[in-house]
Amino acid sequence: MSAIRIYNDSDTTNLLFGSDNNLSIHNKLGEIGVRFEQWQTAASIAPGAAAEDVLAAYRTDIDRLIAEQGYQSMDVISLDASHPQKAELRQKFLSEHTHSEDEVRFFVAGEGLFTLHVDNKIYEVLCQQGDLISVPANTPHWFDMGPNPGFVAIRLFNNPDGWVANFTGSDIAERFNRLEN
Ligand SMILES: CSCCC(=O)/C(O)=C/O
Ligand SMILES: [Fe+2]
Ligand code: NI
Repeated sequence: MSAIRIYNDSDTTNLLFGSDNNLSIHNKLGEIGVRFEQWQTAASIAPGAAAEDVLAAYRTDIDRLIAEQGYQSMDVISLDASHPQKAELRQKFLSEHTHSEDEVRFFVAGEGLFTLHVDNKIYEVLCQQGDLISVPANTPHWFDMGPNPGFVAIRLFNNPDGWVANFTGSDIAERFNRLEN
């Protein structure tokens, strides 16, 4: 089940709001300009699946998003707990960063924890299979796949170079929840 937890950025102990209802998550994130919705998924795709199989299974959805939003590139992250570089890959996204474009991610399988830092609040969003999340450009955030990752996500980019992150240098991510898996 997808879930949201909201805290003040200076108080990790006081939960301001929590829900595992998709409509509540959609509405809370909508208040800060974040798109969050559920899409149909193909049961045949599991963590570790090859990128070309994932892209082939979701060609229609991807083409629709490209036609709607004009994305210029895409890739697939597909990891299971046996991945030899799982610790390095986890670390790559664990510190607060921004992108100069919207961060559009479609969870084809598995789960991951996105944390957004907006207006002195922390929004922890547990994304699961079928969730599409789009975090606006320049929003500080981080992502935890957990010590034993299991997810497949399609990433869509507005620039031809793909993933480019600007790290804020803040250690705030160390004070909030990690994904346990
Ligand atoms: C869920 S896709 C991998 C994470 C990622 O691309 C990113 O930018 C996290 O902030
Ligand atoms: Fe990011
Ligand atoms: Ni709405």
